[in-house]
Amino acid sequence: MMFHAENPAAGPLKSRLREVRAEIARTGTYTHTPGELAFGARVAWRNSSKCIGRLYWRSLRVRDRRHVDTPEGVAVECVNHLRDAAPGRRIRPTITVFAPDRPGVPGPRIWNEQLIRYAGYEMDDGSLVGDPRYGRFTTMLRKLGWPGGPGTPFDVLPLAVSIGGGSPLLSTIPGDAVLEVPLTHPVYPWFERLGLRWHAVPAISNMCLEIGGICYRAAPFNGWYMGTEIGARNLADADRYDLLPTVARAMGLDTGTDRSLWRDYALVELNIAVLHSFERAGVTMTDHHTESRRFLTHLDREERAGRLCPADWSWIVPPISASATPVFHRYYDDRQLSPNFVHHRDSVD
Ligand code: HEM
Ligand SMILES: N=C(Nc1cccc(CNC[C@@H]2CCCN2)c1)c1cccs1
Repeated sequence: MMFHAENPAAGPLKSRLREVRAEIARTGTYTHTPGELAFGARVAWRNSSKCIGRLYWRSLRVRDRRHVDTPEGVAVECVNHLRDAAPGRRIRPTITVFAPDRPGVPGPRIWNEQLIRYAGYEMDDGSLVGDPRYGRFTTMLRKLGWPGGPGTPFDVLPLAVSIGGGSPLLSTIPGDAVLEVPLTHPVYPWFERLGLRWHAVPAISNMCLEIGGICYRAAPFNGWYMGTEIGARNLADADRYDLLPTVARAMGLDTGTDRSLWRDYALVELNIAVLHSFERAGVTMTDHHTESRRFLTHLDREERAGRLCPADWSWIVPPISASATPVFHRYYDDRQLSPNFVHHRDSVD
């Protein structure tokens, strides 16, 4: 009797395949068992070639919510996801899987890119308060009736959920479900006065979990942050919070010439502040040196297990101090494996 090589618990393969083929012939699709769904989600993470954090792929917690069939129910389960993923200050990699589309029965759609994102308020004078990446999304939500938050640069956006066509349900995430860290610097007292903060749980909600040809379009998943994502991209990119000139000026650097490397000094101090603040708050976060080492450990383990570990150098190598991390100094094989997490066909990034 043939058992699936990687997943002995799955039972005999031939009879399962016969069952699946019969279900597809009958209904045009098929339904994963809870075991297939959990293993498929873990292997999809293991196959995510842009992810540096895959060492712990076996520990992914899977919340099977395929029975939830109202937008209100989906919004409630997204909030429950955030509570489950960070019951305290420790963050646990978790995925919640909602129903896929079935012939004639569309599954839920989460319109947010991540469960927690900050609004970008486009003001009448052309300026923007908050995260510019979500300016258009925020304007769309306000046209759909969202009253907007207090108007700070860090107002958490509501969840937007729909099933089938039509406008989405907008649902505010309760504040006690949003773990946030105020940002301070270990040496510069003026840093706190910038009034910066960031949320602790990155939860991607706009990717499709593809397992055996089934696309779970609403399957939010979280890990924890690597500090550079906040310190080198979200707060530093010119088309995000664009804080390098602000930090450099406060440090008294010469921002008049690139050759003073003022951007580089500001980047490092911003990243030091992020790591220091999460450490002080006791909230899970990793640094890019530790995470690079862990990834190469993962790569080695996968090779020993006789598996190919796909990786995309341009995403694996951190956005600062690239060649100071071990992942920089080698090549990778970026083969597309399945199961995997993919961007929807119709969404353009
Ligand atoms: C546990 C801690 C984790 C860390 C530190 C981590 C770190 C990262 C980082 C830094 C990126 C690049 C993001 C960017 O540059 O915008 C990334 C990408 C990615 N991660 Fe992980 N990750 C973790 C867990 C997970 C989990 C649990 C999943 C899914 C179950 C996952 C799936 C992915 C995917 C699919 C991408 C590529 C996203 C895209 O193509 O846009 N990661 N990860
Ligand atoms: N630490 C994380 N970061 C992460 C992972 C995947 C995707 C993203 C968001 N990527 C899109 C941004 C926006 C432009 C370039 N990066 C962040 C995780 C998010 C969910 C699980 S781990």
